[in-house]
Amino acid sequence: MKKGILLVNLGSPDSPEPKDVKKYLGEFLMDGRVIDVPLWARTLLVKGIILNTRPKASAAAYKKIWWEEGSPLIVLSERLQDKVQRQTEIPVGLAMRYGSMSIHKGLQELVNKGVGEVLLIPLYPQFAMATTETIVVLADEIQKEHFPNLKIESLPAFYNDPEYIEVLSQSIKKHLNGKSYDHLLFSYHGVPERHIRKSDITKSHCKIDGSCCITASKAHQFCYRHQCFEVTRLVGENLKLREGTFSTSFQSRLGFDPWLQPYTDRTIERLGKQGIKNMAIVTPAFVSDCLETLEEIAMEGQEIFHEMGGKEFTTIPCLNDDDSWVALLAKWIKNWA
Ligand SMILES: C=CC1=C(C)c2cc3[nH]c(cc4nc(cc5[nH]c(cc1n2)c(C)c5CCC(=O)O)C(CCC(=O)O)=C4C)c(C)c3C=C
Ligand SMILES: [Fe+2]
Ligand SMILES: [Fe+2]
Repeated sequence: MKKGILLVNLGSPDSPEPKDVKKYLGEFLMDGRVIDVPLWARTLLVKGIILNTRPKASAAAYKKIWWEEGSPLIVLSERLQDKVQRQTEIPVGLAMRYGSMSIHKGLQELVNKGVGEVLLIPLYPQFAMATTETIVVLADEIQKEHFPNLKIESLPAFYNDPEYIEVLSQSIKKHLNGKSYDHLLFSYHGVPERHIRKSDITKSHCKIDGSCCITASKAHQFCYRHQCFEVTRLVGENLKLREGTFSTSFQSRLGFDPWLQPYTDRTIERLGKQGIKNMAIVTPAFVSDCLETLEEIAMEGQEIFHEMGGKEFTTIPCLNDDDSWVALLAKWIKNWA
C-alpha cells in the first residue's frame, strides 16, 4: 500500500485583518479540547465575549509579525514540508488544525496521489489535549466519514527522544553563538491546570503540587507539564547547563482560571528585578515561530525585561526548517515506512 506523511501544525488566520482573525479564533476557541467547558458555556464565552473583544487586539499583534509571504507559522511550516519532501520519495503533505489548510484537504491530496496509509505527524514535541489530541481525534473522525479505506497512524509526542533533544540543544547552542548569558528561560505555551488533570490516565497522579511531575508515573505519557519540565531537564543535561542558570515558565494564558505556573511574563519581570542583565529565551513547545514567539516573547517579553532594568534579551528561534531537524524528521519517516 502506498504510504504518505501529513505534517500538522496549529494554523493561522488567512490575513491579519480583524475579520479573518475573528473567523480563525472562532474555529480555534470553539474546539472543546481548547476551551473545555460545556458547549453552551463555550458558545457564550467565545461568541458572546471573546470574539467581540479580542480580534481587534489580536489582529494588531498579527500585523506586527506578518511577513510579505504570509503568516510566519504557515510559511515556516511550508519551508519545513518542502525540505522534508526533498529527503524522501514518500509524499509529504501539510495541514493545519484550524484555518484554510484543513486536515480534510491534506488527507484528500494524499489520497489523490494514491496514498492508502498515512503517518500523521502533529508538530508538537509535547502531548496536550489542546494540540496533539485534537489533531488525532479530528483526523480519525475525518477518516471514518470520508476515507474509510485509509489507514492512519500518528507519531506520539517526541519530547524525550534523545535525537530530538540533541537537535534542540545544538540549535540553542548555535543561536547563542558563544554569547554569554546570566539566565536561559525555557518558555512553553501554557494550558489551564484543569487540562493536566483531565489528561491524567491514572485519574489520581497529577496534583500540580511541584512533585508529581518528577515522580515516575504512567500518567506522564500524557502529562504536558511533566513533558515540558523534562525537555528543560534533558537539554540542561545535554548542554551541561549550571544549576540555577536556567528555568521553566509558561506563557500565553487566557482568562481567569489558573494556568500552569510560573508565568513567563512574571518570570521575566522577576529576573529583571533580581538584577539579571543578560537573558536568553527559548520556546520549545513551538516547532515554528509564530505570534506567540515573535510578538509575545521577542517584542513584549523584551520590553518587560528592559523596563525592569535588563539589558540584553536574546530570543532563540524555533527549530523551523533547521537542517538537523529536517534530517531527524526524514529519519523517523524512513523508520516508519
Ligand atoms: C484558550 C485556550 C488556549 C489553549 C489551551 C492553548 C494551547 C496551546 N496553544 C499552542 C500553540 C499556539 N497558540 C497560538 C495562539 C493562540 N492560542 C490561544 C489560546 C489557547 N492556546 C489563542 C487565543 C491564540 C491566538 C492568538 C491571540 O489572540 O493571542 C499560536 C500562534 C498561532 C499563529 O498564528 O501564529 C500557537 C502556535 C500550544 C502549543 C498549546 C498547548 C500546549
Ligand atoms: Fe495557543
Ligand atoms: Fe505530572
